[in-house]
Amino acid sequence: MKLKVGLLGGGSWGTTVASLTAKNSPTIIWARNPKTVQEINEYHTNKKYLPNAKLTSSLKASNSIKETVENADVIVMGVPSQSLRKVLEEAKPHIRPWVPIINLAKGLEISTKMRMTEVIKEIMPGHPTGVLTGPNLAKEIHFGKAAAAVIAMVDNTIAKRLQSVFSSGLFRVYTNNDVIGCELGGALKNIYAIATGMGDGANAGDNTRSALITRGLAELTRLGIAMGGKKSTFSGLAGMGDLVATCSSSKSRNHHVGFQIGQGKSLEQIIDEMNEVAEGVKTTKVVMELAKEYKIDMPITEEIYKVLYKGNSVNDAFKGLIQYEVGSEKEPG
Ligand SMILES: NC(=O)C1=CN([C@@H]2O[C@H](COP(=O)(O)OP(=O)(O)OC[C@H]3O[C@@H](n4cnc5c(N)ncnc54)[C@H](O)[C@@H]3O)[C@@H](O)[C@H]2O)C=CC1
Ligand SMILES: O=C(CO)COP(=O)(O)O
Repeated sequence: MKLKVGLLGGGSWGTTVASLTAKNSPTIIWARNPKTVQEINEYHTNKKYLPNAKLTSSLKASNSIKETVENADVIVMGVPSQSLRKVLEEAKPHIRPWVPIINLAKGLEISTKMRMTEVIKEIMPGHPTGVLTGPNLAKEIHFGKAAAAVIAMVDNTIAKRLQSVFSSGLFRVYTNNDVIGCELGGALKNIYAIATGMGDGANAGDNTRSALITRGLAELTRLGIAMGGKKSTFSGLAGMGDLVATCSSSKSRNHHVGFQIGQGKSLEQIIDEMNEVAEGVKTTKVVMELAKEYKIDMPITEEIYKVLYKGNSVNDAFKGLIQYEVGSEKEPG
């Protein structure tokens, strides 16, 4: 039996994932903009977010949350982190009991510091929840480039069943039961993508980028483990894999934000000029609070926070980082 998919969110990643699942399963995508819905149904494109991409022709779009979720066997949340709660609350009355709910967003809720599957569990107790994550830049996947991802759920039987819904020849989906680690890997790497973007924008060099990625991995692993993630997850696709892809790609929106800051633009101006989300800007704020709460040293996050929110320059951040005492590789700093 083919599972029916209802996906909420018509941006670049939501549309990409819906186009992938439509190859395997009947899929409806909900977008709030009626023009997007019409464009997907009539022309099989979503040019605002995915210029030049052709979507799977069987993908159906809807303006109605009810129509999208009422018959779905799996719900996929494709809206940014700060909107997930509101959209899921709207969908809740129409979702059938026990249907799994899978998150695509890579961020933390700013008002509660919760991971997305925690938010889902709070709104929809009893539903199996999970996350699809990994090094998956939407714009590459659409043009038929191979990629690997992870579906993380506590229940391995459900994860295995969903593996075949999301997988296609060039999109290889592995399972993992460490939901906390996978979700934190995806959210935290965006901070370091801003950091490497800043370095690249300021022409700091390849060695600096590599140092930021490696020390970033150490930093996110420290917090991730303290919050309940498994060490091995952070060296897998959801951790190091996504960190490397995002930190070294000009296709990443978070890297783009950092790059523009490195070139001297203000955050306000950059955000104003973007029509897509860069989750790392808000995640940095939440992670600063979590670092204090869990008493974890996170020097890179702290310097990025000061640039984004305290008026520090990229040069201040660089100076701040090199002033840290260099100890053993296993220690902070
Ligand atoms: N684009 C990518 O390559 C990838 C993105 N992600 C994650 O997926 C999540 C979604 O990102 P994208 O689709 O890329 O973002 P996007 O910026 O391309 O699109 C976001 C979409 O959500 C919609 N939206 C925002 N708030 C809404 C609300 N309150 N109600 C209804 N719709 C709302 C917007 O209208 C837009 O269609 C983010 O958390 C991102 O980190 C994850 C993997 C890859
Ligand atoms: O998560 C992503 C790739 O795995 C997308 O990163 P950006 O949101 O920075 O574009």
